Amino acid sequence: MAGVEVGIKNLSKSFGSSNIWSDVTLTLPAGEVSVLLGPSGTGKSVLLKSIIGLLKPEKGSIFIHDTDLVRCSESKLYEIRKLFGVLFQDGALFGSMNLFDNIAFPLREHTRKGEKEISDIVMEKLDMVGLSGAEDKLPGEISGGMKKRAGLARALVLDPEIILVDEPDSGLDPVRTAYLNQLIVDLNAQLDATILIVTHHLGTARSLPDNIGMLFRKNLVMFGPREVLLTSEEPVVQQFLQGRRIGPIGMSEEKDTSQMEAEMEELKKKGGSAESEESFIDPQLEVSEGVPERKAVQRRKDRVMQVLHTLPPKAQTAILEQLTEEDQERYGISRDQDRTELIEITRNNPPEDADPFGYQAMQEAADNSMVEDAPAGEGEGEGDQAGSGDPDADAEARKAPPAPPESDEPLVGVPADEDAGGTVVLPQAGEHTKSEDEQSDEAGNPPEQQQGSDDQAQQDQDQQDTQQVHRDETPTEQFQAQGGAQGQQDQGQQDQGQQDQGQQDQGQQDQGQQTTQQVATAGAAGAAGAAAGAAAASSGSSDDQPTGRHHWRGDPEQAARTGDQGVAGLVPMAARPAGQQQGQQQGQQHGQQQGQGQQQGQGQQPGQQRSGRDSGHSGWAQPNPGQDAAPDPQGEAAADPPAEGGPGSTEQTAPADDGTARPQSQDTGVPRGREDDDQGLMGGLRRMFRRGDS
Ligand SMILES: Nc1ncnc2c1ncn2[C@@H]1O[C@H](COP(=O)(O)OP(=O)(O)OP(=O)(O)O)[C@@H](O)[C@H]1O
Repeated sequence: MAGVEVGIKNLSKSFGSSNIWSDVTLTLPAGEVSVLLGPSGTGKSVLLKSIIGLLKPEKGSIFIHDTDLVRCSESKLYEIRKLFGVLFQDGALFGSMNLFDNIAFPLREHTRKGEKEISDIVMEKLDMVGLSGAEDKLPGEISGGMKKRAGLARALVLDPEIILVDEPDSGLDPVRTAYLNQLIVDLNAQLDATILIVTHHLGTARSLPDNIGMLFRKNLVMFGPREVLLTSEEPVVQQFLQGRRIGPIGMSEEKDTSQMEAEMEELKKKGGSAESEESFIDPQLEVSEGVPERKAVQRRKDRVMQVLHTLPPKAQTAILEQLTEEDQERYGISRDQDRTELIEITRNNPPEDADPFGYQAMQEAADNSMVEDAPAGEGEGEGDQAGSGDPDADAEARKAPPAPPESDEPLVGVPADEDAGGTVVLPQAGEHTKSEDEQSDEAGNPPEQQQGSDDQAQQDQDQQDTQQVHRDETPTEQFQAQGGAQGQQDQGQQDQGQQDQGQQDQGQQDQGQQTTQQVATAGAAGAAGAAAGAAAASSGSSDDQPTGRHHWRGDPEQAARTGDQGVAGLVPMAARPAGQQQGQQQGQQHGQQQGQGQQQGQGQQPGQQRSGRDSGHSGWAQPNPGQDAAPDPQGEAAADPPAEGGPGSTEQTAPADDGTARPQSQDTGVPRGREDDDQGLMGGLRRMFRRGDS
């Protein structure tokens, strides 16, 4: 098992007339840990729910494998949901069930596994999260930290490839938070799952993720490698990371510009500076002893080094400073090397594959699909070199090196914006209140009314097919055109058919009891969104959309002014064409590190270059989760206080359908959750997902 990439493009979500966010574009790189920050109410949870298909954005795409969740059929959505594990804020445990039954719930609901197998899986997951021995306890009998870990165990029970975690640290003390973060890192190492965490916790944001994003004023202001956000000079980012009062974020989510300017002015008068605290980068959490190394680490380094030249100078420096000697050798550079010299070397050695994760290809596919649906003549941009309809011309266009400026190549999830240059474009402050009517707009319609007409369903399917074709063709053609049959689309290596997990239910545990209504309606969202998706698709190219993101890319004009060209992307030495490895001497510190010649296209083919990285993907092991797990026995489980108030427990056991007996519940005198409430939640959950085949 390995994580899968999640590609989000131009996503917009409103409830009635209340816009939550617009034009959100990012890629969660496969198998990496990403964190989403943002002031309260900016729609982080809404984004999580959209990613799993619980909420339907009215515009944009969410690609997983080759499927656009916004437009796909309901049955496809159900299938894709099997890839997910979700831990919601409160763990969303059923109060009337002990931990064993809570964790077993998805397996019983969504698979046809026997009780013996279920028991084995549950015990394994309990062990992974350090809760062995707590299986008989009711949620009311355990601490907040244990609840989070039980929720995590339930999120893991169907072996998800994508794990979404909403505020894992809310309500936890710093020590428990540290344990939970360590657990997430260790799980990432063991599962190689793609993980997205929503958090307000600065320690978590600084130490846990590979990538960080931030929502503010209805837009994604940033998303990319952790070093970029952690060294950002963007006021809203600095304010958030430093937990300051002064800055764009106000008590009611955001301040208006005049108030913010007045505050800054006041601060300056007092001799202070809003940027008074130096940004710093905490070391990233490493896996616990005995846990296999995170495969994401090397993949991320390779990816980040390839886009290094597009990052702001501070982030470049931070990344270069973190390189080990081994890394320097791998990328053919020296830390002590004069930076200007390094830039000179690398400028002439642009990345062979400027789209290492096929993100640009994905965007093109989505755009092309929209163009095809648009009336003739619409959406044909000048830059649309590939996709002309002439296969030969298209192959040539894809073969051609990226047109200057090279730095226009998108980063992880940061599309190039022709107008933004290297500047920060923050969205304007604005109200986004929501009336009850607007809310019921989203949640009030029974599923059958949201199904849409047959025509809409057909349109939905057609769109899906079109996109499928593009997704299938574009990256493959691109890689082959670049010189090798070895080039493979990363996502293509994931085999959905291998899933033997039944249907995932964690996504349904939607903020506890309050969400039953939401859950019940969200199940119909697949078809309901078809019309919206079709409308979005036919509205023309997404290039028309206003953007409000901060783009980290080299600005050639600024570079000309400052003389700082940025550091061009670096591919691992071993993966470079022989001509580059043996090229001109650059007098580097390490004798074996030959300079990077300027010749392109000699020796090793680009397709072969990819294979170096691809091997990282294709070689994703499928470790036996738990086998190498090393949850700290002195960790939360040990530290959590024992359940109190329990007079002699009368454990009941019931024979399972395969004859094994397992504990069903425990009467400890602690009030258990109301079964009525649980029934309501379960009803919603069952409507949401169908029983799986396995
Ligand atoms: N189902 C819904 N119907 C209508 N409005 C909703 C719904 N779900 C969320 N909202 C609104 O969307 C906005 C964003 O909510 P969300 O919970 O995503 O914020 P958040 O950034 O996660 O906040 P916090 O950090 O406080 O958890 C809020 O104004 C909320 O009221």
